[in-house]
Order: sequence, then C-alpha cells, then structure tokens
Amino acid sequence: MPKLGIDRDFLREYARMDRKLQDRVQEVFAKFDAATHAGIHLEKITNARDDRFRSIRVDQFWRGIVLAPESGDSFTLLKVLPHDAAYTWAQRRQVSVNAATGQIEIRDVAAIDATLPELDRFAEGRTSRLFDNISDKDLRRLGVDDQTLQFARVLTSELQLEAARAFLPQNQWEALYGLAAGLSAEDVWAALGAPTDEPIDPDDVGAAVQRTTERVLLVDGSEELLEVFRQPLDLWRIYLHPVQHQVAHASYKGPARVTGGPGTGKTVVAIHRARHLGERADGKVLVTTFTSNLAASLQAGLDLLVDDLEVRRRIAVQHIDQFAHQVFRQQHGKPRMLSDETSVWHDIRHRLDLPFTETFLFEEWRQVVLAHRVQDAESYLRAKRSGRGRPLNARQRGQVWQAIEAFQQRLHDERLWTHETVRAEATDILSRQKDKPFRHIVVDEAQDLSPEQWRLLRAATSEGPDDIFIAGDAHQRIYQHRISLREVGVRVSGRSTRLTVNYRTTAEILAWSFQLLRGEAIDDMDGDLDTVAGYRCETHGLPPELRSFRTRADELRGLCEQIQSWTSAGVQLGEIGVAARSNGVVDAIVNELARAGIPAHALDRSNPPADAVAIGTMHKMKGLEFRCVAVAGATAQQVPPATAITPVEDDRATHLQDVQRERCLLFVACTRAREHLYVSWHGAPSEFIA
Ligand SMILES: Nc1ncnc2c1ncn2[C@@H]1O[C@H](COP(=O)(O)OP(=O)(O)OP(=O)(O)O)[C@@H](O)[C@H]1O
Repeated sequence: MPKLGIDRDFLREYARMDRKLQDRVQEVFAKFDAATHAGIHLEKITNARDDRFRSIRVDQFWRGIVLAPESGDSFTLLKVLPHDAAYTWAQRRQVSVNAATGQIEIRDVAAIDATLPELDRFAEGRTSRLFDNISDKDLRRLGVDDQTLQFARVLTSELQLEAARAFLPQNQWEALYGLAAGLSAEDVWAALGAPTDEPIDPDDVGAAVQRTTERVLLVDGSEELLEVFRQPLDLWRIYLHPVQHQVAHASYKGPARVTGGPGTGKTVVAIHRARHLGERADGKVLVTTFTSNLAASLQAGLDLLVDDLEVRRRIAVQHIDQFAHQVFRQQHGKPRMLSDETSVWHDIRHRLDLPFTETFLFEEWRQVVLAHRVQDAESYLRAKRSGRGRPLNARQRGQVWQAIEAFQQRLHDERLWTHETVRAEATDILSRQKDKPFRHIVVDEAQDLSPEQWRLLRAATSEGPDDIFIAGDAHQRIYQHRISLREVGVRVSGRSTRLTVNYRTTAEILAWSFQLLRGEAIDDMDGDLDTVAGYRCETHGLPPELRSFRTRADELRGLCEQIQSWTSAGVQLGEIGVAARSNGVVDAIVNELARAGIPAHALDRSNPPADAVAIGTMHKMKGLEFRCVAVAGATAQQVPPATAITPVEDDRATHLQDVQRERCLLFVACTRAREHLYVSWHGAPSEFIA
C-alpha cells in the first residue's frame, strides 16, 4: 500500500483554495493509492534539479507536486499550483536530509545561486560578518551543509539572514537564526528538538520523511486523509514542532513544565500532553487553568484533538476554583460566600484603629498568612514576607495579626467562606485522602496561580512520575501572584523546556509588544530570571498602527472606522477583537459599535455569535487570539489606572510589582493579534507607550 504524506505548507495553502479546487484535490488524493498502483498520473519533471519530484494532474490547470521515494512507496504531497508555476517550483528546488535532525529539507537552489554572489560582493568591503565567531565545526554539528555554510559565511547582517528564510533549508536556517540571536550552540541544538541518535543516511529520503513529524503527516488511507482536509486551518492538531512533540510525549520523573513567549504553542502542548496522558490509561487527568473562559477554550481544543471517547472520559477540564468548590461541596455542601470582603477589612481596620489600608491587610493575609500557611501570632512574627515591600517591625506585625485574626474569626463565627478559604479547606480534604482524584494534572496559564491554588493541585495528585505538567509564561502574569514553585512543593528543575517559535503573531507586532515591557526583569517562578533570547516569529507583517485622538468621542469613531476598514479588506467580524483596560471603556465601545451598526458581543458571554466583533477587558483577552486586535483607551489615566497601582510611598516593592503587572497586561492584550494590531488613545498616551 503506498503511503501519502501531507506537507504542512500544502495544507496551509489548501485552506485558502476555493471550494471547487479543494473538492478536486480531495478527489484526486483520496484515490492516490489506486493511481500510483496503476502507474498513471505521476510524471517525472523535465529539467528538475531533483529527480525525486513528480507532478500529478489535479485538473486541466492545476498540478500537484509530490516527492517520490527512490525506493519504497511513501509519497509526500508538497504543493498544488497552476500548471506552469508548479513546474517552475519543482525546477528551482532540491530536497535533502538534514545531517543533525535527520529531517527532510527543501531549498530553493535557484534563489541561493542568484543571491550568493551579490552577498559576497557586499561582504567584501565589510570588516566583520555575521558568523565570524562561530566555527565551521559548530555549524556542521548543527546540520549546516556545504552550500548553506558557504552562504552563511558571506552574511553580514541578521536582516539578510531573515530574508534568506524563504529559500534556505528550514532546519539549517533555524540553526543559523538561533546562533545570530546569541544562543549558544547547545541551546540551538536543544531548540532543534532532540536530534536523533540513530545514524542518518543522507540519501534515505523515506526515513527522513518519517522523522519529519513537524511538517509531514503520513496518512493511512483515504478516510484519514479526508479527516485532515476537514480541518485544514488547525495545523496545531497535526504538526508539532519537534520540541513541542518531545515535551508533550516525554516521561518525566516528577513535575515538568513548558515555558515560552506569547503564541509559542504552550496551550497546544498542554492539550497534546493531556491527550497523551489520557491515552496511557493509568488514571484520570485533570486539565485546569485560571479562569472559566480559558477552561472553555481548553475543552474546545481537546474536543478537536481527541476522538477516542474512552480517552475523553479520562480527561476532566475544570478551572481551578471550580475544582476547589467541587471538592469542598462534596464534603460540606455549598459554601456561604462572603460577599463584600473589602468592607469587612474596612470595619476591622477602623475598629482597631490601624495605620494600614484595607488592601494592605488583605494582601498581607493572602500573600503571607495564606501563602505560608501561618497559623498563629508567633509564626506570623517569624514569617517570611518575600514580595512585600513595606517592612513591619514586631509591634506592627502584632497589629496586623490582630486584624487578620479578627477577619478569620468573623468568617468562622458567621460560617462564611472566601475563595481563598474554600481552596485551603479543599486542600486539607485532599491531603487527607489516600486515593487522589487524579493521576495526572495539566495546568495552563500557570503563571497566575496563587500559592494556595498550587497547594490544592499538589494535594489532588500523589507525587510521582508525570504527576504535574505546567504550561505558563511569566511575562504574561496579570494577577498578583509571585510564587516559587519550589516553595509550594512543585519541583521542576531539570524538567523545564522553553519554546521559541511564535506561531501566532508577526515579528513586527511581537517586537513592538516586547518593548512595552521595557526590559522589566521577569522571574521564572523557579528562582531565576525568564529570558526571551532566540524568540522568532513564523510570519512578518505591518507594524502596529498607533493612533492619537483629541477626545474620547473621536477615538471611538476612529475605532469604528478601523473596524470598517478591516472588514472592507476582507476580514470577518469574528476575526476582530477589541480590548480596553476597564469595563467602563468596554461598555462605551459596545455602545459606539451598536450605534455604527457593527455587530459586536462582550467577551464574557457564553455562546457568543460567530460573526461579531469580540470586545472585552484586557484581562478577558488572556489566552485568546484574533486576526486583528484593537486596543482602545490606552490613555495616560487609564493605562495604568491609578486605582491599580499602590502608591510608591505606601509600599515601594508592591508599587513596582503593580506597574510591572500593568505593563504585562497591555503586553498580553497586544500579543493576541495575529496579523494587525491597532492601539489608540485620546489626550496623553499611556506612559507605557509614550
Ligand atoms: N506546531 C504548530 N503548528 C501550527 N500552529 C501552531 C503550532 N503550535 C501552536 N500553533 C498555533 O499558534 C497559536 C498560539 O498557540 P497557543 O495558544 O498554544 O500559544 P501559547 O503559547 O499558549 O500562547 P499565549 O501564551 O500567548 O496564550 C495558535 O493559533 C496555535 O494554533
């Protein structure tokens, strides 16, 4: 039986073909085995540089280009193009096997031959070249072959390398890009994704195709092929970067985690990991995250990825507080929740005449007492107050403890609960259970979980191999939880992997968004600093559009015009997202769009209409993505709002953390954009943008 592989680039193009051509492509390739048996349709290409390319007739005008093996019967569908373009494509290119990764690579030899002499001339007058500090030995070890090496040696700038991406062999270009970005040869090696240990035969294209899971999907029979064609846009289901694949399918001795900037596919890895653990059938899997709408999008991803009902049954998706409440309810019934926490702290503060704000007392309770499970005054006197800026002497600690005790007493007397105390109680319940509810836990957007939430998860599964898998990015921390995984009993050292390819955002949007963070030092939740070295984007596009207006009314009108200009350029309403810092601005935008007759919906609605602009606060944008994103109301007073920032004179450390969190929030909103980002304000712009 001949095997057909589908190349990732082909599937991408397939998604853009018109329906008639898609149907025809399906028809031809569904009958592929019969066609190859009969020896028809597959034709050699005259004047090809690589005689493994064949053409296949789709219809009168269109031709498919297939990579045929020298022996065996694995064929890979690479392209479907109009007749002449298909032949030109094949005549310019050559296939090779990467010496380090063992994967197939395709290069545009004609483009390399045409560019090299020009670059060489340009480099002649230069004193330094891009890879002066990298030895041939290192380059070769990373899979760079003769032709690419010669090319690399005449490069003088990263821009030239960036431009060469279109024609250099993919893995070799990635290695060069990583080195140019300052990564060490070891880091580049790791980012290529565990190059194979088995000896690599450079002529065995068939074996190389099998190894190239990142770009070739081998389908078994026409049914599987039709299934692939049904969801051509969801490439993430099928093609994983080798590092993504490795992380999702590895066996770990304990907790493990994946990090990486926005859009690097952490959620994708978390979903594949959950399926992998579900398929092992050694116990139940909890997939959890911070909020309900993120849990809903994880569920949607799992529904797309997991067909097997038995596997699906083993995987539960719940947001973390939903899980805590469920555990609590099973034991005690529904908790009576304290409805207005701030006013209780306010009363206590006044009654005891304390020189601290309500927020300070609440945060002290949350970040010190609950986080470190402090039980009495004496332990509080000795408690570590890391992350808290304002120092407290013993007398002040005594005063704060009085307030905390009063608050806890009130909860106890009135049998009231807060989310924090529900979590703590659920954790105690789980800690006493010998049979844990889950064998594996997968956590997405982990950077925002609080210490009590981590303790809850730690108690929900026994310590052991593959117990907890974490996906998160500390650059996107938008709630105030600085935690140390070690302190909450989740040890990931030696089992942490960073993803570096951004599949979502253009390089221009990502670069602009990163400068919003302005070099803030971001911790990695495990005692070190997080880094963004070596990140790269799959696509390029326009720089973000920044618009300044005089008044709010002008700004809202400008936003409507921007949305209309996107839709007249062919963008669907459902592909547009609008973010603002506050609910008030969100409401104003909803009203303005309604006045302008633009269908829109607020992001917190369940079952939102498909063809309407999504509008929400920046917090609600977390984890989502849109083809076009507008961030409106980025004015000096609103981003950041004064209410969200602790005055520096109250507590300097908390002030700095608040500012960092607000920067991260704007960063999260902006990095939701796939192709276009528009940012507007009226009056003075936010200090983060200015
Ligand atoms: N291997 C892949 N091939 C193609 N697309 C991918 C791949 N991995 C991820 N993507 C796509 O990239 C986008 C971002 O993925 P995902 O949401 O998993 O990233 P993330 O790292 O969790 O992002 P963020 O932290 O910003 O929320 C999605 O559209 C996803 O489908």
